[in-house]
Amino acid sequence: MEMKSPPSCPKTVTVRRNPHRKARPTPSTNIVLNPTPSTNLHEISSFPIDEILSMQIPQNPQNNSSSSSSSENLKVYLRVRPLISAKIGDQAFKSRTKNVWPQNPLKKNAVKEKSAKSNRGGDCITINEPHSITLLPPLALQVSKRIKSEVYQGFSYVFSANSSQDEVYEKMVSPLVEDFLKGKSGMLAALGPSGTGKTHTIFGSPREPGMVPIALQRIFKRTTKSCSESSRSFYLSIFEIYSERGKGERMLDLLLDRAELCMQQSTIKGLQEVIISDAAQAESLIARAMLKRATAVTNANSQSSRSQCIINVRCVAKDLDKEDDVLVNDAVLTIVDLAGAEREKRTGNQGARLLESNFINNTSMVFGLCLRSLLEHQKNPKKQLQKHFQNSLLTRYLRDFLEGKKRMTLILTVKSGEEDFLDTSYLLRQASPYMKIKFENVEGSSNLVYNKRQVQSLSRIEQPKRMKFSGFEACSIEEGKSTGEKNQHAVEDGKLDIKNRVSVDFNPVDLAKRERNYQITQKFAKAVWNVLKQYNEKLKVAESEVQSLRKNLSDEKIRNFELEQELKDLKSCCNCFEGSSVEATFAKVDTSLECVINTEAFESSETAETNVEVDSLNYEASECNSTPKTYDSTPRKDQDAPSQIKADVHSPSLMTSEHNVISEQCESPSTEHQDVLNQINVDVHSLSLVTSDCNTISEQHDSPSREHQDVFSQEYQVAFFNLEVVNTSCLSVENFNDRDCQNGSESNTATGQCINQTSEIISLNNEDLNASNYWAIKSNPPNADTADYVASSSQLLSTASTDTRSSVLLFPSESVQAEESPNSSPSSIKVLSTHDCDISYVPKRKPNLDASRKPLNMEKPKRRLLPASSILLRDISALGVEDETEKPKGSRNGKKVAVNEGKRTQGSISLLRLLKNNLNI
Ligand SMILES: Nc1ncnc2c1ncn2[C@@H]1O[C@H](COP(=O)(O)OP(=O)(O)OP(=O)(O)O)[C@@H](O)[C@H]1O
Repeated sequence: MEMKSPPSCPKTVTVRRNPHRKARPTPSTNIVLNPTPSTNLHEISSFPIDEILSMQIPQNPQNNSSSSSSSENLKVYLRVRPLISAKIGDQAFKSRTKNVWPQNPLKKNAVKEKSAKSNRGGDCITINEPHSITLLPPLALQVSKRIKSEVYQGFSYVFSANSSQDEVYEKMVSPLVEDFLKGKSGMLAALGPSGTGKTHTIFGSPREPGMVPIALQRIFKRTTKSCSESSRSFYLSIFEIYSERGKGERMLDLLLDRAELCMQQSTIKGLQEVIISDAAQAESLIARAMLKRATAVTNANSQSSRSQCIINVRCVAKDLDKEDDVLVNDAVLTIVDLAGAEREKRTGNQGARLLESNFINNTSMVFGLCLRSLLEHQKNPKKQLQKHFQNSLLTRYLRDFLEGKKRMTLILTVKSGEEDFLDTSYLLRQASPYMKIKFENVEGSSNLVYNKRQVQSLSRIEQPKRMKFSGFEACSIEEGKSTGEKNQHAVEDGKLDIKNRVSVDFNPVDLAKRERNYQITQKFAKAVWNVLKQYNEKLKVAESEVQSLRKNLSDEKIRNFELEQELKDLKSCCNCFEGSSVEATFAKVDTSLECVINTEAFESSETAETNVEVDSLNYEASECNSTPKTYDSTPRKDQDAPSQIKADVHSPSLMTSEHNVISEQCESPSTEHQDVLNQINVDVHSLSLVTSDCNTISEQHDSPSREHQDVFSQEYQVAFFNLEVVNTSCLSVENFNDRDCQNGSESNTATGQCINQTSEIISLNNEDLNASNYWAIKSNPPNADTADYVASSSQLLSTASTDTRSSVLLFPSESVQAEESPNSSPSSIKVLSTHDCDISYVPKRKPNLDASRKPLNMEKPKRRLLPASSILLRDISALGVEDETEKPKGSRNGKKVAVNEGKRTQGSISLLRLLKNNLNI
């Protein structure tokens, strides 16, 4: 069988005032119950024995109540009013009925029955000893409400029903009066339900004088004996706090025909003080004042007090009391007869009397709260006094007493009848110093359990903690909000048992504050809840967005992966079909940039002979991997002073601008020269534009066209190399003009030849450039510049070579040089081979450049990518064969070049010489 581990013990233990009524298990049963498996011992927290032991349990007030009370400013006495015999009760009842207004016959009969029961010997108060009593609930309440017996302790003294007025005075008032005579102020206050003997105790009757007359007699008797009359003066003042019809508190001077008074900071303004010389005078004044006091006849009391009556006897010492050697100075003895709390059912009050009852009950409740606070404070000084005194004039006036600053003696008056049980219990819970509750039957005194102290109801009042009320308790609280009387009604009706009756004792002000705090807290919680709900919704939306974004991201990744795969496939296909052509392209570019231009040193400054030799192009595929950025002019072994020409092919703009500057420097060219130069400018400018376009296109082009872009990049580098040659040609033309124009007309021929060569070179260069431009146009929509360039280039391409395989090598030819005219610049260009270069990438057809205005509609041209240098050199050799101006385009061939090469060597040499000079700068 599987054993469940018992719940862990709480760290704090709440001691219930009324524990469960189930019979306590016997010790043996206790051991058997809740067997704890040894295996689960470690899961059970240790019993907080230390915490329990550390709790401060009040000591037994029986042992030290007298001594402790004597040292405090608050003393609490209890006096039990004697039960009235049946005979006396009947007479009393008859006498009361005359004064009670109006009487309900039903209530009248009920009172008769209750009086008869109480007179038959029902007694709820048992005096255990002089300082404690036991309050026994009626049998009906014990059965129906399960009310337990209550033990109240800590009284300074408990006066039994048989106690006399003198006894009460001697034990209770005499110390107060003695202190008064010694100059120490004090107060005596009677508190208790209506008809319990407060007024009787304070004022008494002619046969049984109360505390006031006795005190006055003692005061003046002692004064007369001890000192002269002139040494002390006593002043008497009497006033009452009354609420007419419950509208508001008023202070009335009972010595001045109920003159209205007002209070300013615990002092009453306008209060009449009458100096008293003896006890008789004082008693007379008091008697007349009592006649002015508001009283009424109720079912509970034939002469019920309806106001709080305060009597002040002030002692003024004229000089030092020599006999007692004490300083007597303005001591005040205050005696207060409070109006007793009353219940409607018992008083039968209606109308104005009922309103008076509300005022009386409220005042009694406030006073009881102040008293409760003071008692708690005396037991535990850490507890702060509650400011309940502000809620009534009475407590405001008695503030110093209720705060413990002055000495106060309190006499609680109770009746011992069974019908008075609830009233007595209510009063004692408010004002008794200590309280015990019996959990067993009345006789079982051995099972008394101490509660820490007092009435928990009042503790709850002073500690405004949230409480969870049941419906019935809530109703009781609502009743408590209205008046204290209604609370008592609830008690009277037996709707509350003793355990729960505490709930009716809440101060309405506290309850209102609690209710307000509860409302605020509830609304705040709702607001927080709404905000959390909104955030939750936003969070859900955000999560959905995140999920969608993640999904999109995954899709994009998949798509990207597919594209990469496709790209790889395309690359692999291109490598298969065009790999050799691409390699050839690189080889072409490489070799074109590695072409060597050897120049021979000038033998003389006037007629420098330049032999330009261009090594055969090296088309080895192994050299394609190197990226040529410079092309060196290595000296040949047969050259005396070769000069190296290095040019950066990656500075097209610089070269272009240089070319433009050079072109502008041609100041006086002939018309033909000027046309050619202009054309060169136009072409070069177009080339610049194309170059820039190519750069842009290269950046913007997608990956699938990168192959073409690479090829194009290589080609435009070649084109710029050709441009460099063009630039040098321009320089040659310029220098040639400057120099040869002075020598005569012969040089004009050479100049024209040179220009023709230059034009041809440019035409050939533009062929390559145009071919490269085609790729740019193919990759990017044409713009105006590109179209213009293509148009202009197409005109020049009329002389484009259609050779599919070409390779040229320029070198200085001594034999040709010897055939040159001495007047002309010796130069020769010899075509060594036109088919040395083997380019595997051979376009099938040449693109129709005239239709290049619509490049987008064109298919990818399958042109032959020829090294620009080879074309350049080939055409240069062609220029040497035949004059461009004399022979039609397209008539160039190898044979004609061989025939006419001697006529063009002079311009070529000048061109190269000027090129060298320009580069040396
Ligand atoms: N100890 C007592 N011995 C004999 N009679 C008493 C005693 N206490 C009170 N009585 C009588 O009980 C009746 C009511 O007493 P008393 O008027 O003093 O009550 P109370 O507490 O002042 O009532 P209330 O608050 O309504 O003024 C009086 O007639 C009084 O004589």
